[in-house]
Amino acid sequence: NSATASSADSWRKVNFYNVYKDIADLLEDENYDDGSYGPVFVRLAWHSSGTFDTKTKTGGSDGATIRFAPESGHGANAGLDAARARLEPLKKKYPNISYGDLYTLAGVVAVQELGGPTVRWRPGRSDYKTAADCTPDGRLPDAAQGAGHVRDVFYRMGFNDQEIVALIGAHALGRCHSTRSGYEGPWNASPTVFTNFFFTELLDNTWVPKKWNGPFQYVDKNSGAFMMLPADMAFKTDPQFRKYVDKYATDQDAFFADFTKAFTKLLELGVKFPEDAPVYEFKTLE
Ligand code: HEM
Ligand SMILES: N=C(N)c1ccsc1
Repeated sequence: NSATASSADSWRKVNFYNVYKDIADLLEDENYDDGSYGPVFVRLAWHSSGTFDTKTKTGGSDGATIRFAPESGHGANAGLDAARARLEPLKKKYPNISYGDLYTLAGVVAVQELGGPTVRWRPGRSDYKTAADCTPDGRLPDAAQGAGHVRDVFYRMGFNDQEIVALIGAHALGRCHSTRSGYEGPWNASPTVFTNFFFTELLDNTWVPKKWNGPFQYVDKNSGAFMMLPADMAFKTDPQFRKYVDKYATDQDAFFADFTKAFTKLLELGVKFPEDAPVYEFKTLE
C-alpha cells in the first residue's frame, strides 16, 4: 500500500475517465479464473462497502480499511489480495486517487464492462482511516446460513428485501474457490457476463447437495458442473425474497434498474461526500 495518503480534496486532481479506461484495461487476463478480473473486482468493491453499520456509522468504503490487516485477513476477504494487487499500479499512476475511490470504481467498471447497467459513482472517499479503523470480523454475510442471517446483515447496512435480492444478482458473475471461501465451482456457463441468470438458474435448475468433503453446497442435478451456496438457496425458499427473484428472473431490465440503484447505495454507505462531488455516469467502452 503506497504511503501517499490522498488528501481529502485530492480527488479534484484526478481524471476519472482515464482511471475508468485503465481499470477496464486490467479486466481481461486469460490466465486468471474464467478470463476476467471483473468478478473479483465486484467482490472487492462490495466487501469494502458491506461492513457498514447504520447504528454505529462504522465501516463502509470510506478509507478502504479492507487493505489493512486484520480486515484484509478476515475469512470472507480471502482472495481479494489478488484484486488489490491488480489495482495497485493505478494507485501509483494516480497518486491523488484514494483507495476507497479506486476499489469502488473498479466494481463499477467491472459491472459495466461485463454487460451490466450503467452505475452512478461519486468520488470523495478519503484514505485517512488506519488499521485502527478496521471493522470487526463477522460484518459480512456467512454463506452457510439462511434468510434470517442474510436479513440481519443487510438490514444492518440499511437495505430492504427488494434491494437485497437485487444485489445478490451479482452472483451471476464469477465463481467460488475452494482455496478462498472453501466452496467450489463456477456457477454457470457464462460467469463473466452480467445478466439475470442467477435468478433464472436458481429457479430453473434442480439443486442437490454436492457429494464431497468440502463445505455443504449445492450442485445442479443435470450437469453437476454448477453450484449454489446455502445462502443462495434462501432466495428461492424465502417467500419475501422469492417475490423479487421471480420478478428479476422474468424481467432483466427490472433487475438492471434495481441493481444499479442498490449497488450505488452500497458503494456509498457511510461516505460523507463533498457537496460538489460530481455524479459520474461513465460510458461503457465494450
Ligand atoms: C447473502 C449474501 C452473500 C453471500 C453469503 C456471499 C458469499 C459469497 C461466496 C462464499 C463467494 C465465493 C468466494 C470465493 O471463494 O472466491 C462469493 C463470490 C462472489 N460474490 Fe458473493 N456473497 C453474497 C452477496 C454478494 C453481493 C451483494 C455481491 C455484489 C453486489 C456479491 C458478489 C460476488 C461476486 C462477484 C463473486 C465472485 C467472485 C470471484 O469470482 O472471485 N456477493 N460470494
Ligand atoms: N451461486 C452463485 N451463482 C455464485 C456464488 C458465488 S459466485 C457465484
